[in-house]
Amino acid sequence: MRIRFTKMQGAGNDFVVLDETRATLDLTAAQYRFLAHRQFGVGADQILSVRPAPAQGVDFEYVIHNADGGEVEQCGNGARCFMRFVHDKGLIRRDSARVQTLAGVIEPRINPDGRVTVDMGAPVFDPAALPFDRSGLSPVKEGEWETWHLALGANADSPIVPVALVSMGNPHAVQEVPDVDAAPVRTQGPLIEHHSRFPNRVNAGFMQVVDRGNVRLRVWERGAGETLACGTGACAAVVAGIRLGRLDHRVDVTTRGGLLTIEWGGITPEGAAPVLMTGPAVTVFEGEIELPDSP
Ligand SMILES: N[C@@H](CCC[C@H](N)C(=O)O)C(=O)O
Repeated sequence: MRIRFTKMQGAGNDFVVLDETRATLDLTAAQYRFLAHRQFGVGADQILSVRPAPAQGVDFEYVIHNADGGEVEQCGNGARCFMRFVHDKGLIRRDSARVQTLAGVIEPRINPDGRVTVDMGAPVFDPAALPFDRSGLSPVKEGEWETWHLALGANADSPIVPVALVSMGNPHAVQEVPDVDAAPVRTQGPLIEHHSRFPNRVNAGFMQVVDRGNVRLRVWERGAGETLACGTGACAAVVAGIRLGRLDHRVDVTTRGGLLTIEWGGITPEGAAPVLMTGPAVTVFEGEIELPDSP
C-alpha cells in the first residue's frame, strides 16, 4: 500500500502526520514502526492520525502511536502540529479546534505569531491514574506536595530517585537534577520507563530548575527513547515544580529542540486548572511511501 504523509516537528519532537479524514488506513503496529524507522522509513518519534470527529462537539479525532508502534493517550508537541496541519490543509477554517484524544478533549489554537497554544486539560495527581503500584511505599513530603523514592535495581547500591508523579492523560515521572546536560537520561530513562511499579510504563523527565520562571528539561519518552522535546513532559515537569514550591505559574522550558512556555493556575476551589502549552509547530516536507505488507 502506498500512502501520502506530512513530516512535521514541534521543538524538534518529530512526527509523521497522516490525513485519515476520508478513510482510516488501519495500519498495523509493524507499519507504524516502519514509518517511524529512521533508516528504513520516514523517521519520527510519533505517528499522528487525523480522523473525523467521533462525536458532536468536537472537530476531529487525534490518534497517536509511539515509534514502537503502541497507541498512547496524549502527545503535546503533536497537538500543536495537528492544529497547524488541519489549518494549513483547509480541513478547518478556524484558527482553533476541539480535538478528541484518548485522554479527553484538548483545544489547540494558532496565535498571531504562528506559534500554537494548546489547552491540555487538567493534570491528574492520583498515582493510580498513571497507573503506579504504590504497595509497600509511602510518599515523601516535599514543599506542599510529595515525591516517591524509586529504587532503580535490587542491589544495596542501586540508585534511588525521588520522582513526582503526574498524569497529563499520559504518565510522567519527573525528577529534579542539578545539571540537565549531565543527567543520566539514557541510563536511568529506560530503567524508569520499564520499572515494575509502572505497569503501563512511563515517560521519565529530568528537570533542572534555573529560576522560578525557567527550567531546562530532557525527557526519556515511553516508546520512543530520548526526544528533543516532549510537550506533555514539559507540562508535567512545570506542574510538578509548581506543586513542589519551586516554580511560578508561567515557566519557560528550554529543551534540546526549542522553547516551550507552560502556564498553570494551580489547584483552585473548582479543582486543578487546565495547563496551557505554547510552542512552535512546523511542516518539514510531504511525501509518499510504499508500506511493507504487514501481518
Ligand atoms: N512527544 C509527546 C509524548 C508522546 C507520547 C509519550 N511517548 C507516551 O508514551 O506517553 C509529547 O510531546 O507530549
